[in-house]
Amino acid sequence: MRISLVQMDIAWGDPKINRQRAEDWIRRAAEREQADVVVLPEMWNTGYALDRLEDCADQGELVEWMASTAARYRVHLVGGSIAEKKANHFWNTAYIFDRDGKQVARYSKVHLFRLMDEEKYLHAGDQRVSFSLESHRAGVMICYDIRFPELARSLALDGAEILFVPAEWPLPRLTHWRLLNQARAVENQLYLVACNRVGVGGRDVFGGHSMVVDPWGEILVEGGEEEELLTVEIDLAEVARIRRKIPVFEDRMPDVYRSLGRDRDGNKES
Ligand SMILES: NC(=O)CCC(=O)C(=O)O
Repeated sequence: MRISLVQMDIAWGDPKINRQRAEDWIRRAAEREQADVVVLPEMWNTGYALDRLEDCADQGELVEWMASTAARYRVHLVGGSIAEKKANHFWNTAYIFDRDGKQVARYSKVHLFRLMDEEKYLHAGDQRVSFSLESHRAGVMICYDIRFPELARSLALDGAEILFVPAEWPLPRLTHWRLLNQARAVENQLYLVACNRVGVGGRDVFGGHSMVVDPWGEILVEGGEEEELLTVEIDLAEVARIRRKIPVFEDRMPDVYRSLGRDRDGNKES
């Protein structure tokens, strides 16, 4: 499976420009890189122009555009996430389409990131989402979600062999970004495909370093801090091989973990 990550810059609150940029990258990924799967970053339509969402959040048009673009270029499109307005609220939502342009998943970010004011403007999702990708199971998380090992683990327990992570992760926390992506891949023995943006948005400089990590924790490809398209071929048979070698999923002790949050005498900690 060939995967292309679109490590793009994002124009502040300007979905029209961003859509044109995204289309150029998707075309390149499909035609030049022969990608099977193309991945965009988080909130790629607007960036973090949260105080302008009333004017620029998507109301369905971009979802249709992503569907037709996936079909036109015959790629699976992990359409990063977009800022959208639905049911009178704003959401940070990932959409995924197959090669026919059929929507196969929709995931609204569960963990909102206070340091970038998300909780002031956005509604949080309350469900994890996995989907099928060419006879494999995949999951999706958005940026800050990677700090929550429980979410990645529950997706792995749902059968995910590959996790997609669209992001807008700032440069000052690059060390966390690299560590967390590798940790989620190693502990769950799956491929982690993390697509970050670059450039400046509001007060933040975004770090790039998009990457694909294999189930052994090796970084197969990693971007720099400029715009670029990263393409890599992955072999999903590796997941089963690594899981046979170190059978983490067979060795789990869920009964022990359930008692977390209790003190030594078994009383619930406040
Ligand atoms: N867009 C985000 O969720 C950013 C998360 C982040 O920067 C972090 O440190 O976590």
